[in-house]
Amino acid sequence: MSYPLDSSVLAEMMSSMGMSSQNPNSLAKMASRFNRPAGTKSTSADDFTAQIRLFKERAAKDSALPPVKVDPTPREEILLTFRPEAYDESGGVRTTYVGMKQSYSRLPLEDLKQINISQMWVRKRHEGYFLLCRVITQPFRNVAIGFGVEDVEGNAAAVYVYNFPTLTYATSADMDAIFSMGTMLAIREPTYKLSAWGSDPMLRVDSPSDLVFLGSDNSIIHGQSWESGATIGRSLTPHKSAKAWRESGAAHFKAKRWFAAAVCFTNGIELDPNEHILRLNRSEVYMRMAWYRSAFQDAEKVLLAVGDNIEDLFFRSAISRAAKSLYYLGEYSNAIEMASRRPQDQECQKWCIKASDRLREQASGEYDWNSIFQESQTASAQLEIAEFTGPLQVRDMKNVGGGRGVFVSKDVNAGELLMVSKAIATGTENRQQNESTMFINCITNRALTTKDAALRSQLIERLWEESPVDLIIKALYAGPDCSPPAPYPPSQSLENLKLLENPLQPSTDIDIMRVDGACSFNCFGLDSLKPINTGSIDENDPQLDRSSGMFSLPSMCNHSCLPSAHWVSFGNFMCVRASRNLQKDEEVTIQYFPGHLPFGMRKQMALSNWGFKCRCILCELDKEDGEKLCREREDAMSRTRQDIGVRYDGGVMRRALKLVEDVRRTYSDHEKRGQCNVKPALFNAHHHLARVYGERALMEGTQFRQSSIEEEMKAVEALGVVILDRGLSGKIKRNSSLPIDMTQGPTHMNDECVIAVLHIVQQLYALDKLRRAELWLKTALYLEGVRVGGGWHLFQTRYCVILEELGLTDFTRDILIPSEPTN
Ligand SMILES: C[S@@+](CC[C@H](N)C(=O)[O-])C[C@H]1O[C@@H](n2cnc3c(N)ncnc32)[C@H](O)[C@@H]1O
Repeated sequence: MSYPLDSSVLAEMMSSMGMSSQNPNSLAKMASRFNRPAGTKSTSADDFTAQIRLFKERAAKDSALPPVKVDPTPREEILLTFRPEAYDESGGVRTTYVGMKQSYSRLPLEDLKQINISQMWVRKRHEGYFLLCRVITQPFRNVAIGFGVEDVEGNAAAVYVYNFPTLTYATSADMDAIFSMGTMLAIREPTYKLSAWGSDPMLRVDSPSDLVFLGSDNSIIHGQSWESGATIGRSLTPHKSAKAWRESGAAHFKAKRWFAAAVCFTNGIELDPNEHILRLNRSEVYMRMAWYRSAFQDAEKVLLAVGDNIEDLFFRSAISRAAKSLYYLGEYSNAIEMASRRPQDQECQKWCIKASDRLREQASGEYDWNSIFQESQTASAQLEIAEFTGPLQVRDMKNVGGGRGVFVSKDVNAGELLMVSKAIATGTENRQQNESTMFINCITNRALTTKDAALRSQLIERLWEESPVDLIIKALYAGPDCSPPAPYPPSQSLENLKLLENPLQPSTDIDIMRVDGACSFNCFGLDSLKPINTGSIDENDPQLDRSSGMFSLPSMCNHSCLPSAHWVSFGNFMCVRASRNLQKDEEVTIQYFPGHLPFGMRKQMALSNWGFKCRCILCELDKEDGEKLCREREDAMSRTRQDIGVRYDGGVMRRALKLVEDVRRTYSDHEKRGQCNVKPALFNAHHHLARVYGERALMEGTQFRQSSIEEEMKAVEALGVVILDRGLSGKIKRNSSLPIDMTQGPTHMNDECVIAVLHIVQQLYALDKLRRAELWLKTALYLEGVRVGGGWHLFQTRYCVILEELGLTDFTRDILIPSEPTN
């Protein structure tokens, strides 16, 4: 649920301060003082929580009140409210609440009876009815799109449409093309309610699919007698010819107003269904909007109409558009078949080659990871790789929200690729946007980050166009307040799915509450893998992806702080690999948040963000250690940071040694400890001590190199790596194999683990233990491969800066021969 400007909470605050909350502008200004978007300094967490609580209490109180009859707002007042100069579109912070309980209409218009404003009750959803109305003011966008309407009796009302696809940052030109004055609408099962800032009633449309745009030939309009006259002054006079619509569409296209362009081309098609250029243009627009199913549908219709005349210009364009849309839909064989209809055409050849590459990736699970990595480095990169599913099954399981988990259907080795999954929707932080809306999620009681809010908008766009996405959303866990998820994978065949006929009419009824639930419990932060640098992270680096994504199969995986699989993201793709050897029927768990975070923080994140208590072995052990030791561990860890980058001296050494002892002490030796040796904080302490020894070695001699190596070995052991040969001199125990147990895998892995191993290599290399250095270098490559994959090529790309710093560039080039497969 959301409010046009701000909640009643602000209205209440204002009245308690003796201020008028009647005026939307002053309310917006007030909102900007109290509510700030994610990322800016805000009122305290307590104030924030109190504000949400107050909002929920008021909403609950309001919904417990009976519906009332109120007089319709006088028409003049509506006209005054929506006069263009009444609104300041320049910015300010607006607040909107999402994730509240709400309904949406599932009944087709034909099954509903007409109702007028005078018959409507405030605080009531008018089930079984629709309101026929027409737009009488210019539309205005705030959090919602607002405009005035009148019904056939001449009564007026303010309408606020939330969540309308593609219009989150719409300009007046966008909105005018869609909600221009005179537009006829039917609002299915309308809800009439009191505005947050006063007693004025308004019509609130939360699910944009409740809105039906009525063309002039719609039978509902015929025979209606409008109290205020048959026509009203229109802001846009509808064109009379397909050609004129085509020109308007082209102007919107040029200005990148895709949705408005699609609406114009559609109007033209309605006037002249045989105007192929309009369909081809619309197909192109749909492609820009990533509405590939609709883009294909248009191209296919042109193909059917023009026949197999390969010289025909329309045929040529239609084939390449159809092939391209099939390619982006992931229907690679169909794309090849389509493109093969014009084998000599260069564009078609391109789609054939690309689709063949994708088919190969899909079948083999082998990818050119190095190129993929390079491509993923541009901000919010949308990669072109195929999805892949390894030996996995989704099965029912007890004691987890949603009741399902992912399992391996055969034995797999550590590092084996389990899935490559493309995001259904992504959201990226938009720092250019000079306006901001704070979305408060009433499910998690937190403000949505701007990237999560963007993801939510994109998901609604996807749902609008593609009913298969609707099936996935229905099959995702959406929290305890939504109906249980449908079985996964969705079973309905694509053949029976509804397709978009008109961009203004969605292919499915949109359940906004489920969208919010699904987003709350199934969002992944997509921080693409980056090259490893030793320097600090530049927060303003445009390369730093600030994206989130929603996925299908990965959303079936449950969390463990000590997971059986690692995941990384490349642009909009998520890749999951086994973190250790897994036996058939073992569960595939992943980390929703880093397992090296302090216990208290992990516990809180699991509960407040995903609504569960983690019972993984790491959490059980931390629980057994108790709050006091966990806190001491945290305190000790914060001390590591004070000596980072400080030049070596005796004090640094003493503190580093003490740190190891202090942290070790916080891992008590109880019975359960035998089940798991992972001690993330100890990794940091040993790793830090190793670096201090490394610096000491530079000044005081090679014996400290040995100590540095020993400390790094202890560090990686604290992450679950089992070392089989810790020798530094003499005979190598297992001359041809790595010095670690490759079946165990580091179940607790990040880039730091590989860096620690590279420090071992550096010291061995400096000690001239070249064979051992070689085996440890291969260990670093192996560990990287377990989580990231990609073989030596990607390894060199990611680690080249650090290899240079450690003086290992040439050594690495000599040792790591490009021989391993890049799966
Ligand atoms: C992304 S879904 C995971 C799949 C989910 N189990 C399902 O059936 O759809 C996230 C939800 O799964 C549940 N979940 C995930 N990990 C869990 C765990 N370790 N213990 C209990 N519930 C868990 C929580 O309810 C969480 O909100």
